[in-house]
Amino acid sequence: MTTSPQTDASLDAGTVKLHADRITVKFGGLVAVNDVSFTIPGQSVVSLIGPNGAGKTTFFNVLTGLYRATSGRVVLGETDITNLVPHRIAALGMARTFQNIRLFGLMTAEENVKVAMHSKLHSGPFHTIVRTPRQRREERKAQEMARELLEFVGIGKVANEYARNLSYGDQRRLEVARALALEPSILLLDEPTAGMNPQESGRFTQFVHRVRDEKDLSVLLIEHDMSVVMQVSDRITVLDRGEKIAEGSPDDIRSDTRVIEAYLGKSGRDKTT
Ligand SMILES: Nc1ncnc2c1ncn2[C@@H]1O[C@H](COP(=O)(O)OP(=O)(O)OP(=O)(O)O)[C@@H](O)[C@H]1O
Repeated sequence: MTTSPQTDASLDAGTVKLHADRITVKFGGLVAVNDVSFTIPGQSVVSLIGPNGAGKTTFFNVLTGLYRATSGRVVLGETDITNLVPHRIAALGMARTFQNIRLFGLMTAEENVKVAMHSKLHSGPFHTIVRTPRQRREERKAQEMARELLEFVGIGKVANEYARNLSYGDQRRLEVARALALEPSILLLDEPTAGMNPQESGRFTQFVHRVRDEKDLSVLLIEHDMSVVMQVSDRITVLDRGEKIAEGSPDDIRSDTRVIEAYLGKSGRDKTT
């Protein structure tokens, strides 16, 4: 297992998991995303960065079906998901976490994961009400899987704690466990280190690499912390005022004049190191 970012060569060799083609999003007269194309290769960590208002969240919301693109197309694997609703897209293998943690505070960590698994279970209402052997089997399996996922994200010990009583870092991990319960091929993380201290952010970087490698999936991040972005990413896409201004490895982005000028600014040079 490796926890270091992959090389560009291995990215090129991987299959493309998601392809967004010429996405434009307009809100009235405002062009929030302007003709942006983008791919997510298999088993990779891709970050979307840019200054406030650059269009990152809008683009992210188009990928997950929360917003409709004014024009353009999104293909997940082989399926055109451009006009699908979020839960259909999630079922097809794209799971996400939110900028503001969205857990059920008065459910235990384990219950939070089991709720997410619900869409993967097959028992209908009849089996649930009558509690048939099939339903009991599924419930046992869900419990086992939930435990495994909580162990995987490193919070197995707090499986029976109410979500609202968990530390901030553990709540973030629980959100990831819940997203992984959907067995996604792509995991989207919206500002996952917001509110974390530098130690927690450092551990999070290693954790994201472990998720990529051990769950064999791709991760798309919106992240403001440049040191996290530079360490965690195999590839970075930079948006500015709705347009893609650069794309490449962390080293490419660090030295890209347009990025330095348009996004990082003079003081930003320090932030990328
Ligand atoms: N629902 C909406 N209705 C109208 N305008 C919107 C809407 N969502 C976003 N915008 C506008 O679109 C532009 C892009 O916003 P967006 O939130 O996508 O940027 P961002 O890069 O995610 O910014 P931040 O880093 O501050 O979250 C902004 O000018 C914003 O005001």
